[in-house]
Amino acid sequence: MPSKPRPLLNHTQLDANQRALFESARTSPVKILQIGEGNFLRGFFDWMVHTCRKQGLYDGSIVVTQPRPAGAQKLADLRRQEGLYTLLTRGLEQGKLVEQSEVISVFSDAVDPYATWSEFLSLAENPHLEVVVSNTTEAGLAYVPTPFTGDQPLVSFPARLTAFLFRRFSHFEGAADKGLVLLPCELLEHNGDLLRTGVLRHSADWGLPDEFVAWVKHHNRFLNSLVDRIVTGYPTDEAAQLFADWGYEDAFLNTAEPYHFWAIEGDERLAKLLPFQQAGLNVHWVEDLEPYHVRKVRILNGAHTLMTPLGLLRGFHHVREIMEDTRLRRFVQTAIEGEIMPVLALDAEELQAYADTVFERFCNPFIQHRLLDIAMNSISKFRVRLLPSLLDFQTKTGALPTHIVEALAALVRLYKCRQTEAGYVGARLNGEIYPLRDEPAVLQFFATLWSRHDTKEISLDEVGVHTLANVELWGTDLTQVDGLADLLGKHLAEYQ
Ligand SMILES: NC(=O)c1ccc[n+]([C@@H]2O[C@H](COP(=O)([O-])OP(=O)(O)OC[C@H]3O[C@@H](n4cnc5c(N)ncnc54)[C@H](O)[C@@H]3O)[C@@H](O)[C@H]2O)c1
Ligand SMILES: O=P(O)(O)OC[C@@H](O)[C@@H](O)[C@H](O)[C@H](O)CO
Repeated sequence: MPSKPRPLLNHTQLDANQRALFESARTSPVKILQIGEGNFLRGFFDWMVHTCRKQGLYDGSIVVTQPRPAGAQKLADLRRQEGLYTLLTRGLEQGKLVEQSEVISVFSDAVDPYATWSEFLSLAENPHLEVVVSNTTEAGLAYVPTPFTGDQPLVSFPARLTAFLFRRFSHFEGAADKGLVLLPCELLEHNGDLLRTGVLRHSADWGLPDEFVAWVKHHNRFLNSLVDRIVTGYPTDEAAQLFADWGYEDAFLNTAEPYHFWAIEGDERLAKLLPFQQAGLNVHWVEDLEPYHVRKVRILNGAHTLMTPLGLLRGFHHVREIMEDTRLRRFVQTAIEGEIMPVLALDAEELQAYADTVFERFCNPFIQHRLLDIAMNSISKFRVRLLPSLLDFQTKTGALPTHIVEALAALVRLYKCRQTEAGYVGARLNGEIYPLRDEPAVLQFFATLWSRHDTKEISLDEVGVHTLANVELWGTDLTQVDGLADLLGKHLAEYQ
């Protein structure tokens, strides 16, 4: 017999304490604007705000908006759940098993900037607003020249934020105390500075007044920060059982490891605004983010980006399967210890300790970290997370890091794709089809390149050379790196 449909998570399923938190979130002043409804912010930032609220340390609420027009349905679904969702935190913490599920209630509203642009802009007139937090992936933080039309929604995040800040400036007549704290969580070095530069560029493009530019510069703080937590989203394989246990369905069910770390470049006065440390969270206000950033992005994210195309092509679906495959695990470990760590100007013992923790986290038996999720926007990820290691290794040793180059070949092969009605797709070595998610221009480039190879217009070596020569992808012409085109071609041939 088909099982009885269960209700969607909503406040009627909450116990008395949860319901009090829910009601207070709905009625508390909106102090935070969140750009991004994705898994990460919900498993990290929103959980932190919820933790503070539970302890009575924070009395603000969050309005969430989706970064892209395509997110409209997700936002509508979130509204149907009254902004509520469940976070499942599982794994080992200091050797102890942690397993906790918690309904998070921090959202007082969900606003679609594309459907209701004027409602979105009017959020800027809220005197209580203090913080704008974002996660739009590396691609979303990029500056994209955008005309300002005034009444049309802007798709570029920095452009949208500029319009938002201009509305705030105009409404409060440039009041110094109405500046905001901007906290981008995108994994880019100097993420705060990048966002600030983007806002200032749009302001210049649009000819916005000098007084506004001065207000942005002096009364808004764009903080650089580095986030670290593995958040794996909806647990497809387990969801049905969990919903049967809980008696409700939750389209926003999210999973995360217990480990969390956030280093924010800024002074501790900001801790008053966001009392995360006071709530016992592993959040640090630091003077210099650089060492934390380099260590994490090059080792943890570098390892993810390195292993993902190799694993996907071989038919794996999750990080842990790669960790359980002796050959691939050794491959990843050798790349980290032999090619990534040796070129980092950081304490070798500390690096080793960090790398060991990262391996432990990758092996977390409760975390199903999908390779296809990590694969999203892999080209820009390679550029930021692995290419610097490749180039530094060559500069330092005069040789090429063979494992990283092999992973680059797998990445180029992973992007052997074609356009279908459902988007761009590629095929694993066993023929299984997978979707590819990246910028349209990137996918178009690879689809055209590989189709020219399929029709024998260009050789496999030329696929490699054209890829390396594409400055849009890498920021530089990689055919100039001694020996790289030859080695890439050799590894590409292994996929023939
Ligand atoms: N999931 C994690 O473990 C984790 C940990 C640390 C950092 N991050 C950061 O999170 C990002 C991935 O987010 P997620 O895990 O929440 O995935 P997700 O797919 O749930 O959410 C991605 C979000 O980014 C938006 N987005 C995607 N491409 C965009 C683009 N081109 N322009 C604007 N917005 C865009 C989506 O609309 C969505 O809101 C990473 O790029 C990284 O910066 C994730
Ligand atoms: O989140 P992404 O897509 O930028 O990168 C995939 C993973 O490398 C990333 O999510 C890590 O798990 C995370 O950065 C750990 O803090």
